Amino acid sequence: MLHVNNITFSYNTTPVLKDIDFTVNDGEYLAILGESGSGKSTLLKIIYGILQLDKGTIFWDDNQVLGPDYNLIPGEKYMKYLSQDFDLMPFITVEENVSQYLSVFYPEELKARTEELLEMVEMTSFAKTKVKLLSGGQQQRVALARVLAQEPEILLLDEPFSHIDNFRKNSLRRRLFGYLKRKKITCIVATHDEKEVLPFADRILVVKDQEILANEKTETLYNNPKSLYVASLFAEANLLPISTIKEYTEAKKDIVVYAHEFKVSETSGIEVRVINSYAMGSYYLMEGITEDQSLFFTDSKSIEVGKNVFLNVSLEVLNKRLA
Ligand SMILES: Nc1ncnc2c1ncn2[C@@H]1O[C@H](COP(=O)(O)OP(=O)(O)OP(=O)(O)O)[C@@H](O)[C@H]1O
Repeated sequence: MLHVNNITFSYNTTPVLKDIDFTVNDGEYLAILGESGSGKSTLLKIIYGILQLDKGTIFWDDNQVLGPDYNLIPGEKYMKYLSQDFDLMPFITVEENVSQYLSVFYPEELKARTEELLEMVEMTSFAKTKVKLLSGGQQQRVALARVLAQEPEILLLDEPFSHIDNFRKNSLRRRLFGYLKRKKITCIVATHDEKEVLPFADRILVVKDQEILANEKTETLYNNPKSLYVASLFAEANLLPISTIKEYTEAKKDIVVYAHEFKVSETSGIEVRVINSYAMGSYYLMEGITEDQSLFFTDSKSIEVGKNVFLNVSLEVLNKRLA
């Protein structure tokens, strides 16, 4: 189990992270979400032990992670970190990069394991290619295989699919997160992409303004985001003021409504005039304005710009948010 105990860190005088406190269970996948600059990468680097804490401690079971002041060579044996710059050996082949940390005393095992990992990241056909000849996305896939070859107990990934095309991303995510669960590897991923969080992460940590804004099970946080900031990390969302919803419910606070939770009606509800319509593939995202705010909603059909329609929120959604 990972224990991050009340840590504070600053690069210069102002803290980037303040009094951060959480745990990660064995085999759990924790996603770190937050806007750009909120400190996600910094938090991973601290956990890996390459930045020196101002305050607090970090433990993996009984092992304390000591920072660079105490550890000349950063990194712990049981932990691997995949940063945004992949740390590959450019002049040797893909399979040599992946097998570099495997034992040469068991050549059969080394071969089988290298093949398994290359298959997992869909790079088998590039096994004999020198890394310097690969694209950014291909290099990122090799880097993933390389950190996994080292059989970490805990894996820290910083935007692991940032260079990978959509065509591959979905299958790669399923393979990777399936593999980590099967092998019971604890994993912490810093990301902007809800698609690698919602279907796979056990828990989400949201960081904002140096602090933890939320630390909850994925489904709980998605279903009941306490703020527009949190909801917007998952999907297009709106903050409906009490003044707008008090006709429908006994609400005592503004509530967050995802754009897809509005139902469009021709006759009653919150009246909006459509000012923008965006084709999103399987649905349309529309922006409408009331007298005093703009609201995003979706529908299976495009609604003409300039047209007035009415938006409704189901009681189920209202009750969920007001709970
Ligand atoms: N080496 C550094 N020296 C000084 N300040 C830094 C350094 N690295 C990051 N920062 C600052 O620390 C804050 C957090 O940066 P960090 O890279 O951890 O954010 P992030 O949430 O990972 O962002 P992104 O999503 O854009 O990768 C930012 O304000 C950034 O400017």
